[in-house]
Amino acid sequence: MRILLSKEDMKTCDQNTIEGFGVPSCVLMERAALACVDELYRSGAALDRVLVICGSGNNGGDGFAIARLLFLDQVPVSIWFVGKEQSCTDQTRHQKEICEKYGITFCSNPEINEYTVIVDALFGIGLSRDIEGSYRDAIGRINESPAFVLSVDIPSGIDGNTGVIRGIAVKADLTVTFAFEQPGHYIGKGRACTKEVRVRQIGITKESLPKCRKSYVCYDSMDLRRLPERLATENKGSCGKVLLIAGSRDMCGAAILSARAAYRSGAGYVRIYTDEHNQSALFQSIPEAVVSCIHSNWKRELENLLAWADVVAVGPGIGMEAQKLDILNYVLEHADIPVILDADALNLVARHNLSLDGYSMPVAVTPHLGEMARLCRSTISDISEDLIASAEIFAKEQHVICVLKDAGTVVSNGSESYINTSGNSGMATAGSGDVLTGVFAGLTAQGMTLFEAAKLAVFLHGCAGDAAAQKYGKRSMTANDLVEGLIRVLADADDKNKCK
Ligand SMILES: NC(=O)C1=CN([C@@H]2O[C@H](COP(=O)(O)OP(=O)(O)OC[C@H]3O[C@@H](n4cnc5c(N)ncnc54)[C@H](O)[C@@H]3O)[C@@H](O)[C@H]2O)[C@@H](O)CC1
Ligand SMILES: Nc1ncnc2c1ncn2[C@@H]1O[C@H](COP(=O)(O)OP(=O)(O)O)[C@@H](O)[C@H]1O
Ligand SMILES: [K+]
Repeated sequence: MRILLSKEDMKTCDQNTIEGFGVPSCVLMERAALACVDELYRSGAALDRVLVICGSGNNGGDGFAIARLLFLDQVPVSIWFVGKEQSCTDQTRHQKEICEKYGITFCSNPEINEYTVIVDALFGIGLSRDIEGSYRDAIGRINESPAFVLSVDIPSGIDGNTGVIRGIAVKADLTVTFAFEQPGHYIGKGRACTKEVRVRQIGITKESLPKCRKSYVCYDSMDLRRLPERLATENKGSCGKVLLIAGSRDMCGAAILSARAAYRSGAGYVRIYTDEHNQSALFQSIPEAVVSCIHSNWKRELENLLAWADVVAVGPGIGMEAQKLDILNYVLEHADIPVILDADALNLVARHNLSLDGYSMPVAVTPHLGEMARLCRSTISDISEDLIASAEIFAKEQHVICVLKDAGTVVSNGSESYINTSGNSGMATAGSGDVLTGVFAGLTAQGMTLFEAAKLAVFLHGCAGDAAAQKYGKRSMTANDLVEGLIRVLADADDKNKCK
């Protein structure tokens, strides 16, 4: 697990290192520059002609130091200072003067296409408003250039807290950040602009973390150790029972994908409660699943099913008809097991203004941005302005776990937020969300709390997507390939976790 910091907390962390540990800020800057140069060499980019573009803040200071290090390594390098002399921080002015004294070339209107590498050191965590004027022009030119672009700390123009583009932003090939990542590297538009992140240590340790900070975490492959333990003595009853209320007359695929994913995540039993029309299709495509059909005495049926299950997931492909609303209301009012609401269950909640607050069992919602906008009576563009705040506020107000699905998914319990780093654009394919619901339910059935299961399911789902992309390619992979990816990722993890 890694900690991510807001830009304000990162600033405090820098300051605590400088003041509390006595590490001079020029030492931090030098180490930041050394790390960027090292990553540039490792990237394999052609260093025929390098242009370092500097702003007036300390991000620009890092840039001047990078230019000097490259110059001293005999790399052909020029500097384009786009900042304002009078706005320079003391450190940045000092770094600039060193470059001038070494005689490094400064240019004011470079022919951008002549460079093979551009280092973007315009703005880092100090970006505080929309980008205009000469800065806007410079970023526009960077984005038109065929050069390899390395962004220092964060692509200039991306807000470190929200991943929102402030007017315009650099599209980096590689981003080198220091000590801790920020949410903006992974969520919103920041994810695509950042592309690949390298986190380098420059002497800032956890001891410098602000005591009261916003709480953001992300997972990496080590976190697959959080998978529920599977003892040698386990039986199908002890591995968890998933009740999946999914599918409708014209929509059976969602139920199949969710059920497959729940089984492949390790659940002992998966029972699908669905419309009668789906029965034969479900038996054929997923023989392991137990199928119960919705009849006129559905209340009695549901009562028994809820008594049997360890978790219930409602929504994939259920449609919006009146009976489904009744079933949803019945689940909310009678379930005493964790409840996961997805897809049409969320649309029913939104359409009928149902409250999720006040129930004794834990409830989770897994909306994509469109569903979230409906739930919050808002718009996708408003939600996208601050994904973390949207998820946190909804989770807090409704007392639920909110899994706000996007390229960079956010999971929040109202006070702590998880930012997902795994996954890829190949997952933008119909049915991906149904697979996530299955994984989430599967992990919950095996005994994880809803919040822990949500975080791990989202991470695992992204890893499954990465495995599928490796085999089939991002363009061609389908939701079913995610289930295959899941098998590979879990087999690997079980092997490492020494699962009996
Ligand atoms: N504190 C330290 O010693 C360290 C700082 N480091 C670097 O310093 C960066 C942070 O430096 P700063 O806090 O100086 O911030 P930045 O360098 O990100 O920029 C802040 C400056 O840009 C101006 N500005 C903000 N938004 C603007 C906009 N839209 N248009 C025009 N001007 C705008 C601000 O008024 C301020 O002058 C980090 O991102 C990192 O690259 C690293 O060297 C590591 C150590
Ligand atoms: N570009 C992307 N990068 C990473 N993950 C993605 C991307 N696009 C979609 N996803 C993931 O795929 C899933 C899509 O869910 P959803 O929109 O509910 O699909 P569906 O309704 O078709 O099942 C979410 O978990 C989302 O996070
Ligand atoms: K930058």
